[in-house]
Amino acid sequence: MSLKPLDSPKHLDLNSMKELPDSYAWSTVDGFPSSGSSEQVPVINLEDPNAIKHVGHACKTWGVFQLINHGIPIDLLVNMEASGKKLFSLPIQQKLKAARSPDGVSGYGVAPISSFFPKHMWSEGFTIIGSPYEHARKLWPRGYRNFCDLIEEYKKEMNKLANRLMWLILGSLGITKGDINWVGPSGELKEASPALQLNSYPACPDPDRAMGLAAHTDSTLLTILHQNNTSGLQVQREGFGWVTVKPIAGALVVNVGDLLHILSNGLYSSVLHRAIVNRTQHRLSIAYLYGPPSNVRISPLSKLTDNVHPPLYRSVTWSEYLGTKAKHFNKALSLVRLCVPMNGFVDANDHNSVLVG
Ligand SMILES: C=C1C[C@]23C[C@H]1CC[C@H]2[C@@]12CCC[C@@](C)(C(=O)O1)[C@H]2[C@@H]3C(=O)O
Ligand SMILES: O=C(O)CCC(=O)C(=O)O
Ligand SMILES: [Fe+2]
Repeated sequence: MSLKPLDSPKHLDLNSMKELPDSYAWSTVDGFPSSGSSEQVPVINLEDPNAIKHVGHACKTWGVFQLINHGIPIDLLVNMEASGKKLFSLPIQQKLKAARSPDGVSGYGVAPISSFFPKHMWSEGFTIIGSPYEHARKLWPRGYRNFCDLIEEYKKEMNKLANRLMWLILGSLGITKGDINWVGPSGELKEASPALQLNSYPACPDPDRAMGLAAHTDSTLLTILHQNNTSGLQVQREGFGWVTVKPIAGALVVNVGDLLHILSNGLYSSVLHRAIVNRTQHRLSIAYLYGPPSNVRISPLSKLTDNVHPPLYRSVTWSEYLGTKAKHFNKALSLVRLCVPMNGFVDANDHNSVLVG
């Protein structure tokens, strides 16, 4: 993604700004951060024998929940948070050495969705896909090793948790191992190629007019997010507006992404969310973006469709969908939606047309 002229390195150094430049001031039209509702996102205890029921209900009604007793060692979360903090507090010149290349996804820079908005977001990000080695070496020519080891450990633990959560979520829909064709030998969902997104939101001189990360849904099956103790994440709930996800020490936020929306034939909707900023506190979040193996075609599970409930989406691979998202952003999901006319034919507008019933 190319940097616009406004994105000079000087402007990326949010930490040194004493007032909000006009290019960072959002108006109502741009999606100005309005005040939130006092509703609460469900908190689910993974050790609860009824967790499956609660997870199903949360996915159906909210598309997001907070998870406690998830089994991720607290030390690992603390260490990740410390590493993220260390990374973003490097001098801007150093961070720019690991800048995302114009045609790449990994590396340091503005939020990948920035190009779709007329104003800049009050945040900086670091995206990791595959090995962090190349970029970490540029940030810390001598000390990259610890960072790389930590990232690998985090990905390993998050993958186990994501897998466990996926089976719980699929289980809540009545889906079992035989219904999914990307299951490995020991019953695990085959290794996806996950992404890690570290987000930093410096304290902001004019938080009421700034946007940390604009409203979006994740393209994933699910996302597992660790936020530090500063609030800022908001999710949209129909009928309630924007609801703040209150930080709970040690809890993780799990949200439904677009691919799970497709897989569940819309039974579990991906949740619209955004991050706002505040005047005094630096905020950090670490998102583990979990998807299926990149070449697997994801389509509504046949167990969830019949004559009355025809498939609402055509099949896509994760990489195809990421491409659509990168090009069309919030129109991506509707672009893979099939139109279902009364005669029972599904018109995909392309060669993927499917006959129903
Ligand atoms: C594997 C992914 C998923 C990406 C793109 C790529 C790497 C970074 C992810 C995010 C992270 C921030 C929000 C989002 C919307 C963005 O702009 O970059 C995400 C996007 C998606 O979920 O579509
Ligand atoms: O910072 C947050 O809480 C949200 C981050 C997010 O939505 C993302 O990285 O996809
Ligand atoms: Fe997100």
